[in-house]
Amino acid sequence: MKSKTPKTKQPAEKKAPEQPGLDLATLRERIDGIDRHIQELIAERAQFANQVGKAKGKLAAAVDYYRPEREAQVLRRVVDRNDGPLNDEVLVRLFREIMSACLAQQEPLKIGYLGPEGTHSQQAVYKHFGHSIHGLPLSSIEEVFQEVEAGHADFGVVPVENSTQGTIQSTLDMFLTSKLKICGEVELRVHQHLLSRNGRIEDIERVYSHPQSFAQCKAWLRQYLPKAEKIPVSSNAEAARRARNAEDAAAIAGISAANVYGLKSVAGPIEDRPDNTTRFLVIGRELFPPSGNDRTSLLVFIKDQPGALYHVLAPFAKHGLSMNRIESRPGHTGLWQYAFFIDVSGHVHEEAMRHAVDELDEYAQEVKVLGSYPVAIA
Ligand SMILES: O=C(O)C(=O)C[C@]1(C(=O)O)C=C[C@@H](O)C=C1
Repeated sequence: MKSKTPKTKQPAEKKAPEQPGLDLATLRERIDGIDRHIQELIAERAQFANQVGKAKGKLAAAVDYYRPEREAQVLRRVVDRNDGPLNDEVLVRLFREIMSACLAQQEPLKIGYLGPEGTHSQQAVYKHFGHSIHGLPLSSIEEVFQEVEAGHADFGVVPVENSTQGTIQSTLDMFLTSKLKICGEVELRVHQHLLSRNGRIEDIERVYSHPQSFAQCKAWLRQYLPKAEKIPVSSNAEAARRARNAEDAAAIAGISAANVYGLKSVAGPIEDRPDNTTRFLVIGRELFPPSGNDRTSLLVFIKDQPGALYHVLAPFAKHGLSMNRIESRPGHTGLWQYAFFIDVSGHVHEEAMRHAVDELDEYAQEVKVLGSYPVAIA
């Protein structure tokens, strides 16, 4: 499995003219002037976005106005233009918020995620959709799928792999039977913190966390809390909720859980690998057009015959499409029958991918296009 690193490039030296020697009052005056200008431009942008919304015709709901391919193009231009001093990730976040607010003028999107509030899934939701949305914290990955399928949520955000821990099998398995489409991906640097009521490590006798988070902090726990009891729970936010009830308990969770549950940081970040990253998928009910830099996820059930896997992979090489990931899972179609989850660069509406999928259809028992979506941005 390929582990991906965030694509944040550090900007070159700041280009904006520096004006040394200006006093504090003058500098603040300049900032006030710029803020006024930014605000006027944001208002003007919001009006145009509103007109774009009207140009799309009378649509039923917010989800009908949402255009992830367009958002990806806007954000890629932001990255291309960036000469600093702010880095790509920061600028993308700011523009994401502006688009999120512009879209919410129609109606905020409803986004389901693995709750409760304060989880890394919630952070992934905000990173992808901005804060002008209505978040629906749900109790399981299965429920996220169900709520999107039923139309109670416009989209769902579910974790699919972690750079330290590997694939989240329960998410992949949902695609074996679900009709939902993958509409986007989010990569989130995951920082874990040890949180407790009073912030004193010497008082800690029990630590709550999700098993994945325990695994990500194994070496740190062995070194600093070898004797503490480790109690696995369903989410890091649930761990934080429990830790707030006792002085001798702590939770491993993201720092945002500290604010939500009124805890103090004892130590952090405490993950063993500094590049610890989780990849999330955005799931929805329809496929969106190409953005110009897309990935396609396929689910391929192979026939039980010699060379079947070779024949499934060959069309991608033939059409010059690079494969990012392949993973096999029991296909739930019969004993020792396997399904392959394959990620390939490109979009199913593009010719090369269409031909490749048609050709592999001849050798596969079944091919399911799980989705074509913009590659994660910063
Ligand atoms: O370009 C559009 O289709 C818009 O609706 C405008 C806009 C934006 O603010 O730029 C807003 C929401 C969409 O998801 C994409 C882009």
